[in-house]
Amino acid sequence: MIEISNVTKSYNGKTNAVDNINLTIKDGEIFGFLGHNGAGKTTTIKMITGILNQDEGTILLNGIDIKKEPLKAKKQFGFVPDSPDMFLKLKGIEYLNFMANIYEVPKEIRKERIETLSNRFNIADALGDKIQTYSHGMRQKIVIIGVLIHDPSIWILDEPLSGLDPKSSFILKEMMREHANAGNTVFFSTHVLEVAEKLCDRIAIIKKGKILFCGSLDELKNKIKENDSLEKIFLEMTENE
Ligand SMILES: Nc1ncnc2c1ncn2[C@@H]1O[C@H](COP(=O)(O)OP(=O)(O)OP(=O)(O)O)[C@@H](O)[C@H]1O
Repeated sequence: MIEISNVTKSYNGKTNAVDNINLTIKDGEIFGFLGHNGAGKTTTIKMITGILNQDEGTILLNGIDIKKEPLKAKKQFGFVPDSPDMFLKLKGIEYLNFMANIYEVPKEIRKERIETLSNRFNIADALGDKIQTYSHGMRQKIVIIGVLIHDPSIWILDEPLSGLDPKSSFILKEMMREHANAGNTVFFSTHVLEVAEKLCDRIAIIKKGKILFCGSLDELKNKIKENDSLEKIFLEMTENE
């Protein structure tokens, strides 16, 4: 579970990039975080993951305060950032072992997870190659596998489907659903409205740092008395505010 209470962040001390937001992402749900460029999605995700400190408010991950107990809180989640261009000099397998070492995943368990995940994402044959030789989609996949290697209960993904081929995108969506159905939390940001429409149990729409809406798609549709696509609703909601 992720609990965000009265969280505010300003970069310049004048305007708030995130403005007093409240969100609870429950166990067992896939939660989509939607907003236009500059709306405040990445800033929010950076605060949830402890990369940035909020100015005000609290963020709890499975009940643990990310600001007060960062190490303990960081063990609760796996974070897939929007740019997968990291550790390029390492071979895929070296990166995965590095991640497994950080999270102290026992040897037998990591071997099994690496095999299962790399086969599922069809990247097993490339694990001996350096990440710098990988395509964008392959880099995305290796980062996802690295994040999942310690089997975190909370998944946080920033624009996770961009760059993935349709098959890998399908597999990741399937894994997100399985993870949520097993009673875990999946939180991801997206611009791809159709993805949110198909995948999410609930969504939040953020604009200029404020939450415009939080709830299920049915609630959204009822609320604005529209039965059209989420894209239309989304555009209307963001334009009318
Ligand atoms: N490091 C920074 N320094 C100053 N301002 C920033 C910084 N990062 C973001 N901002 C500003 O904070 C606001 C929210 O940006 P943020 O990156 O959180 O939005 P976003 O919804 O993730 O957008 P995108 O979809 O483009 O990634 C924007 O006005 C942005 O210009």
